[in-house]
Amino acid sequence: MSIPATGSVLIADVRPYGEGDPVDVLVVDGSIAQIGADLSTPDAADRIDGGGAILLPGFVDLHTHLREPGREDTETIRTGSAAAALGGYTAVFAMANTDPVADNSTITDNVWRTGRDIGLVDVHPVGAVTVGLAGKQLAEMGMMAAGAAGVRMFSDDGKCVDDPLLMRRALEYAKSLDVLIAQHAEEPRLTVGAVAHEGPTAARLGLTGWPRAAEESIVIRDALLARDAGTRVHICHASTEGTVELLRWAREQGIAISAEVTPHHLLLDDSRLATYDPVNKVNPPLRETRDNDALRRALADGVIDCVATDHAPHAAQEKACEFAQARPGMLGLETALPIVVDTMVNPGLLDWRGVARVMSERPAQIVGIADQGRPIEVGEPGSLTLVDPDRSWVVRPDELASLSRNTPYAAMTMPATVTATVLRGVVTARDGEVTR
Ligand SMILES: NC(=O)N[C@@H](CC(=O)O)C(=O)O
Ligand SMILES: [Zn+2]
Ligand SMILES: [Zn+2]
Repeated sequence: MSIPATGSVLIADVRPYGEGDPVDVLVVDGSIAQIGADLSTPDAADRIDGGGAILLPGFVDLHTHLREPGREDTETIRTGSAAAALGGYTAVFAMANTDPVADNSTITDNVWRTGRDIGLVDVHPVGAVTVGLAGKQLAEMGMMAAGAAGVRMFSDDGKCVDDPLLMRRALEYAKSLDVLIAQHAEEPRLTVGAVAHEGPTAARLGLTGWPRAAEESIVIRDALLARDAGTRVHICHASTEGTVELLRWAREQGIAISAEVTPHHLLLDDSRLATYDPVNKVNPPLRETRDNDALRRALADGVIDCVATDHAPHAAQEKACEFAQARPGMLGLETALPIVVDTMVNPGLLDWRGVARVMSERPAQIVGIADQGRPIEVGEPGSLTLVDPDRSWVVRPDELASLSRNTPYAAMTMPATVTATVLRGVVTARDGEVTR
């Protein structure tokens, strides 16, 4: 195993967590060496002029689809890494629903090595819980955890581990390995043929509904299974008001349940479906305003731990068809931060410390990676993100680094910009371009 690249950079004129007067932050050989006024740039160190930008710990995405191996026409580890670096991410967790499925250490180690060689972001492969995502037989989680990638998170995302006995066994196995199971909470018997949130909009548009109970029944079931197994469980893409209430109850019981929310479930609702544009089709579906409101409040008060993108690239032909036939999923990496600013920071629900918590610190803690989501202090890793909170930009799908174009935000104005990303002292993105 070779050591990941480290570098040295002086990041001048930035405000850590958006607090206090601007300072300079010097990163030497991958770690923060000095924080102070008017530091000089050492020889061989890169330099970034922050221009008063906000400095945050590099973002960690617990939920990314990179499509390699198998669908390199829609995203590769390289293009997905570029999208991540441009979005301010220094680590991403690449879901296992590739082709072939990442259910063995040959694949998970390959994904990890490919990501490391590209060097734009730490690519942590997620291992499948069941062989082939088929929901019948547990995958060799121990082998994947013991491999070069050191897999720490397992998920059948895209599919729910719906058999309660198998989920129970998976949680017990995960406990002995000290790894995390992330559940795509969707009771499949309640979503047969479903393409949109079950409610007045789907009824009016003639679309088959995906009821809130399909998510909530699995959330509460898995909370109880985690309780009995004495272990933890993570809920992917929480999307309903009821899920928030169940998470709150489970936490009160002392159950070790964590949850993420996507930027699109914070911002968008099912009124967008009126055009029948499949760009708005996603799993779980866009829901109603009251769900958006409940998810925002839950993220602010910590009942939902973190933001995860569920970046899900799809080819044009998989979206240029009838709504019911289109693939579910939307891009997320390059637009996540500005949507969190729009839905959480600007309305006063989160300050920049809170943004660091939900986009970096909590996700790193949930999955247990020690070198990400750290405080901006001397001796800590130099994996950092610069944000200009006042520089707006317009989303042009053709200008995104992702290989796919399925963003629901085309032509929308984003209120803030990630201006640079630094991974262990190596500048990975700067002014909208990746550096390698
Ligand atoms: N979110 C989606 O709508 N799609 C994801 C799978 C998933 O996250 O369930 C995908 O892989 O395309
Ligand atoms: Zn999912
Ligand atoms: Zn997903």
